[in-house]
Amino acid sequence: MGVKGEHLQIGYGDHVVVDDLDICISKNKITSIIGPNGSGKSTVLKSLTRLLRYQKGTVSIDGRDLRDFGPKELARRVGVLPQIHSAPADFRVKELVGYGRMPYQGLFSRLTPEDERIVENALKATGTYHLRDKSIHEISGGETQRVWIATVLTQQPEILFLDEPTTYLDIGHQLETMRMVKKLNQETGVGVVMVLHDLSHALEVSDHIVVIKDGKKYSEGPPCEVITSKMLREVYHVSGTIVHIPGRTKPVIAFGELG
Ligand SMILES: Nc1ncnc2c1ncn2[C@@H]1O[C@H](COP(=O)(O)OP(=O)(O)OP(=O)(O)O)[C@@H](O)[C@H]1O
Repeated sequence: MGVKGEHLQIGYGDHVVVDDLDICISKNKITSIIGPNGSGKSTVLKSLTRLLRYQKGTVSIDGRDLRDFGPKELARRVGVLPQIHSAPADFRVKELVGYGRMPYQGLFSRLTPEDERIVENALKATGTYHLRDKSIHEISGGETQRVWIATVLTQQPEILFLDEPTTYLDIGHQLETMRMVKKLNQETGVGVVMVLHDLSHALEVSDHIVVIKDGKKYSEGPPCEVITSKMLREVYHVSGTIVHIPGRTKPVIAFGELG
């Protein structure tokens, strides 16, 4: 399975933000979308998940137009974690995570024992099982982010779409979230598409990177081919060197000194 967007033109009203974009996303892989502020990353993610209507072009899953999917079927195939999310104050963690089962339920039906098992597995996979009886407002920012990822996981989607999953997290929780995403991808085979700002994270966890600049695709490919000094200069207007450190499998980015 894959998501393919062909010659997309996406925008808000008459304002075209992304033009003529071609993007191909594969199942089982981690794809990161990177680019400067306002370049159109979230807009692309929203159109790939039908949160935003595209003006021209097609988005298809397994060759089938996204517009042909009913909401429940779409929710079973793609799970979306938007940049901003909120839950009512009186929700307990396990209730929120249980909501991920909605695409599989009838009107007014309760969680089945099988649903409960899936919720429990999602809580365990995201390291939030011990928080299950806490109110969603009693837990930290990093824990909240993991709980939201658990909620999306209970949908058992084929592809997870995460918009800046490490925003507001300290470095420890950022790395923990990235590690968890990688582990989920490796252990469950779920495909992941993430908008990321941190290029080091993108370099470290992605199989494939798409660079967006001014609403157009600048480049795409394996991390080491895409994250280069030239790209940093042309897309982000910063100087940086890609450094290989003995003992590390992936290189790191050394940005120019601030002065
Ligand atoms: N709801 C909206 N209505 C109108 N214009 C919008 C809306 N959301 C975003 N835009 C505009 O679309 C452009 C791309 O925004 P988008 O959020 O996709 O960028 P981004 O690359 O994700 O940025 P960031 O890194 O800052 O989150 C920006 O110029 C933004 O102002």
